[in-house]
Amino acid sequence: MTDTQHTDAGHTAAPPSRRRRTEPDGARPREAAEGPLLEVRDLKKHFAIKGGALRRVIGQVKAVDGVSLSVNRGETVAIVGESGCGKSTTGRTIIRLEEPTGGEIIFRHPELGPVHLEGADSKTMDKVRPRLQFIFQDPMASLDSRMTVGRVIAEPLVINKVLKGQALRDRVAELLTIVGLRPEHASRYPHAFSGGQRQRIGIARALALEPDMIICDEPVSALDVSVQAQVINLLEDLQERLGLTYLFISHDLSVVEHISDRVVVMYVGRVVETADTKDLYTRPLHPYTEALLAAVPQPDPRNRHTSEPLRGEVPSPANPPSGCYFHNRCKYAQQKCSDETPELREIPHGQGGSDESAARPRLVACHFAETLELTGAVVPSPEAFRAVEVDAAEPTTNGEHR
Ligand SMILES: Nc1ncnc2c1ncn2[C@@H]1O[C@H](COP(=O)(O)OP(=O)(O)OP(=O)(O)O)[C@@H](O)[C@H]1O
Repeated sequence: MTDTQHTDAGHTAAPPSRRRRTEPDGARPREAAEGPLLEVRDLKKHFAIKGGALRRVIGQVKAVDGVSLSVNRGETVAIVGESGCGKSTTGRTIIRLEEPTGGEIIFRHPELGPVHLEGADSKTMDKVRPRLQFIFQDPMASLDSRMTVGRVIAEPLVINKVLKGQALRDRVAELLTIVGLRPEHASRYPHAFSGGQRQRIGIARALALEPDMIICDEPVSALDVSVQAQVINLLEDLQERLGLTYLFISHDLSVVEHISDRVVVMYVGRVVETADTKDLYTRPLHPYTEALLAAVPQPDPRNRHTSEPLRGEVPSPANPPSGCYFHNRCKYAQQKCSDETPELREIPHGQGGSDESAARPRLVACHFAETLELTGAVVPSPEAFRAVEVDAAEPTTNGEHR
């Protein structure tokens, strides 16, 4: 299958404007010559369920079950879906924090060329990790509270023997400035910072080795709305300045709309829809995407979605329903949906793709994608929530606001 920054300016950030980073044909000139920066083919991560006195394997949690996606250099691809759909496991498996059960992960390393991460030994992974970094949801959990911020940021540079002495201290000061903090913050401890500032520290650490790509796993989910917008602006600014590529994992479709070029929708370990962001939001082709869009909060009642909210819960990937995994929550379901598993297939041009993106395939796994007339969503800009944001502006421990 093919699919595939601004520092703080005050209490409220300007609405992030998504820029188109790809050519109309869907690929940058360099991309056409060398292929995407990251390509994932039929990725699987199954966890064994053990039971009984002998702890025998009695089942499998198919957390990721055949995911394919690609990310071009300089673009942002988002993975969305409810909690438990396999988003984090996909990201963690790509970077080998989890061992893949099957499939291919190809990362185009600047010196090594295309590297198959699924079979890479630890020496190869040591060369890949500086180029392919990870940002976690909870910055505090991923930062050692006993280390000063300077040491937290310097650690990757020390471990990889890149810099020492004054050059190391200078680089840490530079990284702090890049993420909108001050060089003197290096001597403080993470607990002295607000949530948004701690996420900036996590970003500075991820940038230390000058990566090509960052996998961002729910990087703003734990933050207040106003701080979310600031961190998103920072990520976009860094992307522009440093030529970064992001795989952005989020359950929040209002955040994703502002940052991503392309969206991959996951449900119970599988991809159910992939499309350019604008196409996906204006005309979803999968009922699950429509339901996720219906849940986007709307400050203006005139824009409220007419669809019913999503009912029920995400089924367990240890025991998914027959046929289409979404059929028992889908208001359009027919007999075929419980009998047959829909393949992820390309929708011909003109049936769900805007003219601008006509050359980039839209993929959907729904038997009735061509006949359903689904409703998109108007995603409010952060400014629409300005009143809420001002209330939520986040103080630091020393009483400052960022
Ligand atoms: N180590 C593990 N052992 C067994 N099951 C696991 C393990 N890690 C994840 N899972 C299961 O895999 C499924 C996917 O989890 P995952 O965390 O990837 O989903 P997610 O979409 O990222 O949701 P969330 O945002 O809540 O993390 C869930 O059913 C989860 O319980």
